[in-house]
Amino acid sequence: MNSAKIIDRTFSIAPMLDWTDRHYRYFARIMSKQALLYTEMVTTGAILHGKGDYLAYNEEEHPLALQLGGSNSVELAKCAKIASDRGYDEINLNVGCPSDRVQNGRFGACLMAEPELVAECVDAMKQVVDIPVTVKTRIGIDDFDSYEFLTQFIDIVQAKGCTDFTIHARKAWLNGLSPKENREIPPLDYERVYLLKKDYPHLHLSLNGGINSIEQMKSHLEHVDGVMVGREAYNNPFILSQVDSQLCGIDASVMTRAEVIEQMMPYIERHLKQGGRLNHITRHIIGLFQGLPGSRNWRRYLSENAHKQGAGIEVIKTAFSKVEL
Ligand SMILES: Cc1cc2nc3c(=O)[nH]c(=O)nc-3n(C[C@H](O)[C@H](O)[C@H](O)COP(=O)(O)O)c2cc1C
Repeated sequence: MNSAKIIDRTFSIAPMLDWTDRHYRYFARIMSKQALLYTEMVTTGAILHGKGDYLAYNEEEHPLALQLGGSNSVELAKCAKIASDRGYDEINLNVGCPSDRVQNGRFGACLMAEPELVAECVDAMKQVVDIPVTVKTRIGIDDFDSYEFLTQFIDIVQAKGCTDFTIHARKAWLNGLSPKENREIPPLDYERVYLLKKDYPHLHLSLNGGINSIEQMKSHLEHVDGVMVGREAYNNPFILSQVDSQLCGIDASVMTRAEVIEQMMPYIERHLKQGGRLNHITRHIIGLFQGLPGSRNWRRYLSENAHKQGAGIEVIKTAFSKVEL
């Protein structure tokens, strides 16, 4: 079921292809009850014509937003309805991904140049669901990187009732840079997102890009409504254990890493019993001890053993015993 309570949008974990799958999301949820979790981008084609179930998730993951990739309003509306019926709490449209594959399908960041089409898509989805329909975008694309270009995009899309935007505070170069380079090379311009919030105080704006500490999150939250964190939440996941108390004002005690592992165990056992491989989960928890002296032993033991045929829960126990806390 869609969560009845209002979603806390102070902190979210970014959609990341191949990274924020349901195993990672389950793991993240153990450390933060408040974080809004995003799926990896799922294309309308995969949902409507694919063979697998691309919308499967664990109930514990709520609040959970589905990120859709597409630009056909009829197909997007169909997918939004399916997702809402499956209990997702939000639908997010990807207007930020610069990969070639995505551009060929005419969706992702290249849609920034077609704000009317984005507005039509948002409108079509909003017509068929009661949950929020939101947009994740960038501050610009290619040579269209003026503040006016960004505000024109926002104006046209908000006119169709979109009130929540996440802005990755760097533009995308659609030709010449790989998706990875497009997350690193174009410079971050936080001031532009702050200005957007000043000019559009009625919108809920989340800032994304390059955030890697709780202190930075707090500082951004003085200017915008929310922060979305991607790579740091994945590579150094234990940072999530501070989110509820430090950012969301929840009086929660911070759990230990040992407790996180303990809470993951029944989930991993269930996964193995259902025929799943251990490394499908361990790949996501490998950063848990990031920054601690024992981190290398943990990583190494998991990488060398979790992929082996028949690897079971004891691999995690042994890896943990090798960590010096
Ligand atoms: C491995 C990986 C996959 C990503 N996949 C998506 C995606 O599916 N949809 C999307 O909107 N952004 C995607 N992104 C971009 C992130 O959502 C985010 O905007 C970007 O990493 C900047 O945030 P960060 O500096 O906190 O990582 C991806 C990023 C990474 C590292």
